Amino acid sequence: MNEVPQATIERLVVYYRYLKKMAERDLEDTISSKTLGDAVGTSAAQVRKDLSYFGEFGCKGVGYDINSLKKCLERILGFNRVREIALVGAGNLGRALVNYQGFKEMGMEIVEVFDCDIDKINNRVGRLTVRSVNEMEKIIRKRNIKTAIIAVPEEEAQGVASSLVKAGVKAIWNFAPVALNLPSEVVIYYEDLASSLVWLIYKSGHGNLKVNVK
Ligand SMILES: NC(=O)c1ccc[n+]([C@@H]2O[C@H](COP(=O)([O-])OP(=O)(O)OC[C@H]3O[C@@H](n4cnc5c(N)ncnc54)[C@H](O)[C@@H]3O)[C@@H](O)[C@H]2O)c1
Repeated sequence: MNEVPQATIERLVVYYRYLKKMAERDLEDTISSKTLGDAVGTSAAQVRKDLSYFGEFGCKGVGYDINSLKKCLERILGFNRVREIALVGAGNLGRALVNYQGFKEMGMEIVEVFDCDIDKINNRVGRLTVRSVNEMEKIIRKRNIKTAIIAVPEEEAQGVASSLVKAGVKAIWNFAPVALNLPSEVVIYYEDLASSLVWLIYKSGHGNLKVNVK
């Protein structure tokens, strides 16, 4: 299979959400690529191209069976099994992520929260009790957790990431604004809400600005 672009995976999630709503409404059995594209802000051709990475879907002239396509996307995206996730840093961002309910419907659940602050350890964040970062490696190894979120200050992120990898973590969603130096087999996704906002503002006001850098 060709390497699937990140943007395709992100769109599959959007298709999935829409199909889930359609399935819950239970008014139609099928959906065309045009209707699905229109509903999520992309073209019919893009929908077909995104799905083509994973095989053949739908019937010409009929469209896609809503429930079957939803089930296929669940399998492709791994929503049909629960992935346990550890979060490090029970601060403002960490607490918001733990309390966000939307991960669960996609088979992802934050099951452990770690922090180094003695005032936070043993306190609750949502339904979880914050554990000491000193116990992190042991607990992650024991629970066989492979995915983690880093929400600590930038100067702490590398140390935390190295400990996570030592404990067996293979995928890291990093919110700290710093590049991590980790073995190449570890997948890292750098999240930066500020850069998304900068992009938005740039596009809306200065999208055509040209600057000569000397
Ligand atoms: N990417 C984004 O879009 C985005 C958005 C908001 C915040 N951030 C980043 O996320 C991080 C957290 O932001 P915040 O506002 O929640 O900060 P915060 O200060 O509220 O929380 C940080 C938490 O990390 C804990 N901590 C510090 N060192 C630690 C260590 N070694 N091990 C375990 N826990 C440790 C602190 O005790 C604290 O509870 C920062 O790096 C910030 O820049 C990124």
